[in-house]
Amino acid sequence: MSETYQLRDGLVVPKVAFGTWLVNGAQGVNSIVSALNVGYRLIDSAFNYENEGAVGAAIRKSPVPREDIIVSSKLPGRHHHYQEAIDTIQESLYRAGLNYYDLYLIHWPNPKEDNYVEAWQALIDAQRFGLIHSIGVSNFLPEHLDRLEKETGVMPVLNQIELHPYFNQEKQREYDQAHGILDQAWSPLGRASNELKDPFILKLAEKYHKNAGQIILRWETQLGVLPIAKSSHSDHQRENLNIFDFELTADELVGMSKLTKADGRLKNQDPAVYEEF
Ligand SMILES: NC(=O)C1=CN([C@@H]2O[C@H](COP(=O)(O)OP(=O)(O)OC[C@H]3O[C@@H](n4cnc5c(N)ncnc54)[C@H](OP(=O)(O)O)[C@@H]3O)[C@@H](O)[C@H]2O)C=CC1
Ligand SMILES: O=C(O)C(=O)[C@@H](O)[C@H](O)C(=O)CO
Repeated sequence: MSETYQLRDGLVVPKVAFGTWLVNGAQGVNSIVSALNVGYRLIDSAFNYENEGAVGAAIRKSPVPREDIIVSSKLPGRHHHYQEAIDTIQESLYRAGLNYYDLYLIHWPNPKEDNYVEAWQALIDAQRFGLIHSIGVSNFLPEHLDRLEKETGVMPVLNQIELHPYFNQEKQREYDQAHGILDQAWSPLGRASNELKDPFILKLAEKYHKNAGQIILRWETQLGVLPIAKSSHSDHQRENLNIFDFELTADELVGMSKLTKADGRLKNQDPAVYEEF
């Protein structure tokens, strides 16, 4: 493993993870095997990605030992009721052919449904049963996290949130860091949109002899965030790990932070109102 973070519960995770949204079937297995071969040791998945089976198949196909890989998945919004959540975690394991997940997250809080505290209790118990080692959430705002703490006494160790240069999540990061919660960045490359062509980022890329994606991922790790980068191509997969031989200056970090926009979300998925099942 290259550079790592340590979660509040002791789990050691790499500073860059591999994303698998839309990574499915045999092609998906090949992409994940390639990612493991080039050095990724944290694979992000979700029940809703319909690829936990592909993740399990890739792990069995790769020469990397299972215990060296952090395997992560997520509970969908339609299964937040306690027993359904437990059944779903078990189904996630059956699909992957694994005995345990290293990390398991609630995918979205779905506040209008308001069953996420029940789902969280299921994750706490599944951890006690040994089905999952570390428990976290995704897309949780401070108000949702406060309720978890108040009603269960247990705070997540990790929060996976939308984060990229045009949406830097300064306030959420402040809250999470103050509560010992590690932020993972989803769509850390802005899904290869305009952010890879931003003139300020391209200027830094030229200075450091890196590409725009590498500048973005380095900025995220210097913020103390763990980006989950997805790529189907082994050259991009390699580039996205090769970010630890340079460091952005304090002024450059400030410049990166100034790129954020009020409407910077990719698809307007505000967890205060957006729900996903
Ligand atoms: N919790 C949640 O609600 C969410 C979680 N996620 C997770 O986050 C992961 C990452 O987010 P995702 O939306 O996939 O987007 P990313 O920001 O990771 O961008 C992926 C895109 O970037 C391209 N790309 C990757 N590396 C490079 C590179 N070095 N140079 C140029 N282009 C590159 C990829 O193309 P190519 O394949 O050609 O390299 C792909 O089109 C997901 O896969 C998923 O695991 C995502 C959304 C929501
Ligand atoms: O990919 C995920 O994990 C999601 O939660 C999706 O909602 C993703 O954000 C998306 O944009 C689907 O259209």
